[in-house]
Order: sequence, then C-alpha cells, then structure tokens
Amino acid sequence: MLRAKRVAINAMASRAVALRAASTSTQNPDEISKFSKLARLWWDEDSAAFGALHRMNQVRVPIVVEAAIAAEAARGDVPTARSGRTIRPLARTSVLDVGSGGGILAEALARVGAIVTGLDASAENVAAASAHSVIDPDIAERVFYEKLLVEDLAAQLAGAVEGSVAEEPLSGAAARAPAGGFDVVVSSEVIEHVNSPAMFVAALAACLRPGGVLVMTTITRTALSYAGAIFAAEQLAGLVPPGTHDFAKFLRPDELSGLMVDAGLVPALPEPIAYNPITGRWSRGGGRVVMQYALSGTKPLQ
Ligand SMILES: C[S@@+](CC[C@H](N)C(=O)[O-])C[C@H]1O[C@@H](n2cnc3c(N)ncnc32)[C@H](O)[C@@H]1O
Ligand SMILES: [Mg+2]
Repeated sequence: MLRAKRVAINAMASRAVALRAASTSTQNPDEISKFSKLARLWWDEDSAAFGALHRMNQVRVPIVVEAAIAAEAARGDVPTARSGRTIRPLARTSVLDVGSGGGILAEALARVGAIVTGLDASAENVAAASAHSVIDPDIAERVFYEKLLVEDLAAQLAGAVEGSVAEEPLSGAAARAPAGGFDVVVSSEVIEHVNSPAMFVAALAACLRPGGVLVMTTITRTALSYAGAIFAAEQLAGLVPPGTHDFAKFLRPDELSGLMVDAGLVPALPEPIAYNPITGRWSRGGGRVVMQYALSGTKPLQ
C-alpha cells in the first residue's frame, strides 16, 4: 500500500525533487517571519492584515468547489451517494492547502465537507491555525495542519525516488495523503511570497492525484496591480501592512499558466477576482484580469 502510493506519485515528484536540487527551497525567510509576526491576528476579521482574506472566502470557496466538482465529473468519478452534497459539496474530497496561514480558507473548505491538510512554512501560523480549528467541533476532525514545505511533502510522498528513502512509516501530512495524491490542492495568496515559483508549482502538482485539480489565487503584475495592491492598499488606505507585497514577485496569468504547463497540468482560463475596499465585497469575473485572479490546472488522468 505504501509502496503503491509512492510509485503513483513518483513521476511528478521526481520533477519537483529535481527542481529542489537546483534551488534550495520555496521558503523565503523574510516572508515567513513577516507572517509569523502577524500570527495573533489571523482570526481578527477586522484586522488590516487579514480582514480582506476573510472576506475573500466569498469568492474563493465557490471557485474551489466548482473546480473540484468539475474535475470529479471529468474523471467520471461521481459518487453514488449524493446525500448531503448540497450543504457539503466537498464531502469525501481530500484537499491540500499550501500556505494555509491561520486556516481561513482551510476551515471554510472543511465546513463544506472537505478533509483538509494545511501546510505552512511558519510554526506560529500552524499553531494559530491548529488552536482555532478545535473551536468548532463540526470541523475539528476534518482539518489538520503541519509546518512543512510542499516540496518536502512531495519528496516524502515519492519516498522511493532513486531508492534513497527506506520504507519507514509516513507521518503527519504524508500519512494523511490519499494513495495516489490529493483530489484538490489549493494555494491562495501564497505564490507571490515564495522563492522559486516554478519549484513551488511543480511540488503542488506532484501532490495531486491524476485527474485532480490545483486551484491558485494571486495578484497579477500590471501598473494597475501596483497602484492597487501596493500604493493604495499599503500606503494610502492601510488595508494591509506596508511591505506586505513585492511587486517584482507578482506573476501574470500567462506566466502562472506556463508554470502549470511545465508542471504537467492543463490550465483553465484565469478568472478575474476583485475586491471593493469600500463595500468589503469581492466579485468574480469581469473579463479582464486587472488585479487578482484565480487559476486552476488539472492533472491529466494518464
Ligand atoms: C497571504 S498568506 C495566505 C494564507 C492563506 N492561504 C489564506 O489565504 O488565508 C501567505 C501564507 O503563506 C505562507 N508561506 C509563504 N511562503 C511559503 C512557502 N514557501 N511554503 C509554505 N508556506 C508559505 C506564509 O507563512 C503565510 O501563512
Ligand atoms: Mg499576498
């Protein structure tokens, strides 16, 4: 069973492992310490640091649910028992949330039924997320967090790559990974904070099952996203703390699509998402990506 799991994930993981050899890790220590210092604010829905992320669940939960159901339907993998799927559309769906922070998205996905494994590079964030997850017994059993980099999870799942790792029992997130990989991998508002986005996307893809879907959200790199995400949000309105974002690290949708293709995924079209700081509402669509977007990519069945 363990061996079967490792072999199934092997091919994509070996690509992530190869990229890992070229660059040390996806972790940018300055970024991690920035988020660690804010860890006590994760569940303050009115905080400048995380208020907009809380409200972002308005659009990203439906985006993830729709992508997960579309991938499931494309696999011809429609569960026989649909009972409860109306209020729990992600029931029986395994989700890996990479860069899960305080668990704002992870908890919302667990609330609609998903079994969520959250990874974050910051121990403080993992502690904040774990502490909060036990408050609501409805979700407590369906969320689990670990301080772990996604490339390290991919390597653990691949285990047998080059025969270097013995058959020791898997633990933590690796033990929770279903044989063959997760149904859904999400990483929301994280890639703009990592080192080596190519390695990051390859490792995310390596943790997916064949026919599974990766859903990401991030900020594009345009004059308008500079004006909105950095000048207005950081300097003018104080919506997020100054220094939250580094414009040069933003990826345009075509660039992120390219990284997904390189990682062996089939990307969908980007979906624009937008935040209105006056109403506190997020919206989807609108044709053109101006500031932020969601992008999903499916792992081929073969
Ligand atoms: C803007 S927060 C987003 C948190 C969460 N995804 C959400 O939307 O509520 C970015 C998170 O990514 C984490 N992070 C940054 N770089 C990372 C990396 N290379 N690997 C894992 N987590 C990382 C940070 O510690 C932080 O918790
Ligand atoms: Mg960000």
